[in-house]
Amino acid sequence: MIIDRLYREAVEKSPICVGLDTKLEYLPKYLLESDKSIEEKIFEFNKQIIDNTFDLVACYKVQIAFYESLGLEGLKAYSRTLKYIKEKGKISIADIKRGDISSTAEAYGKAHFQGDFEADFITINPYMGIDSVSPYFEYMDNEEKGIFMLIRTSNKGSEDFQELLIEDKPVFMKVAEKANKWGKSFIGKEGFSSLGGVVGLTYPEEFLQIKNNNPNTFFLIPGYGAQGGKGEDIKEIFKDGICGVINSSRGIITAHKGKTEDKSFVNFIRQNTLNMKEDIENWQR
Ligand SMILES: O=C(O)c1cc(=O)[nH]c(=O)n1[C@@H]1O[C@H](COP(=O)(O)O)[C@@H](O)[C@H]1O
Repeated sequence: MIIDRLYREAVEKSPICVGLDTKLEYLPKYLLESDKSIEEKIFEFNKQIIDNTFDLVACYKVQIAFYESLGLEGLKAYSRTLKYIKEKGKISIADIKRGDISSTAEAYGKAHFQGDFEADFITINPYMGIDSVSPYFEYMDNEEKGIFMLIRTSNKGSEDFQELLIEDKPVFMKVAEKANKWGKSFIGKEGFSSLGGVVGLTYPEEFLQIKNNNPNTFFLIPGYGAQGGKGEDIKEIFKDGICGVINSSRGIITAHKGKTEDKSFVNFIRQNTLNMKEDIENWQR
């Protein structure tokens, strides 16, 4: 099962998920000012990052908005990036945060679990309820795919709705209960479900509460680095072992900014990945 593969990658390499939230302004000048097309430039930047980090990390998360914002060339680079991740034997998470229902969700499944934009995992917003989540189950049963549904997001505005109380419990705990329940049919050999949850590292105490109630949920954990999350914040959460992958996007892919504009940019990216690995490992023990 895909979740078993992700878990093993996290244990064997590190629980790092590199976020390929690629913007043109992140490209070093040698690439940005070359006569390549936008598609080529964006893909080349991602490829260099993947080639120089794949031995250190569990997976890559590709946030589709950055590619959509560059139009069709951006989407071609998105598609090629997903294919390249697969070619390298690595796992991809398509951060698409889809939230529609029934036949539309079925179309999203087709769009992102097969064809040009095929990924191993996608992110889902479950606000519309079970019919915004269940259309993906057939891919989890049959095609070795998985989803991460938003439970407690890393941003400040997550307090607006996710903290509201229902029957004395915050909404995010109610959503976590659903993730636990809906995920029961997809539990792999390692004890984790292919229906995972997104919980930000920026609220470590609440994360611990969620984790203790969801023993089979594997987490996608954003918020490290640029949003202030640190290795220390994972200490209690990973106390009994790895139960998720920690994403860093800007913290890794902009490591070279202000330092170099040539091909050596990847050295800075690799170094920041190594620093993050060390920071997490220090608190894992
Ligand atoms: O689903 C996500 O990945 C996500 C959920 C969340 O609660 N917070 C969050 O920041 N993200 C994503 O994680 C990435 C964080 O990027 P950095 O802050 O640059 O590391 C972005 O792609 C966000 O869209």
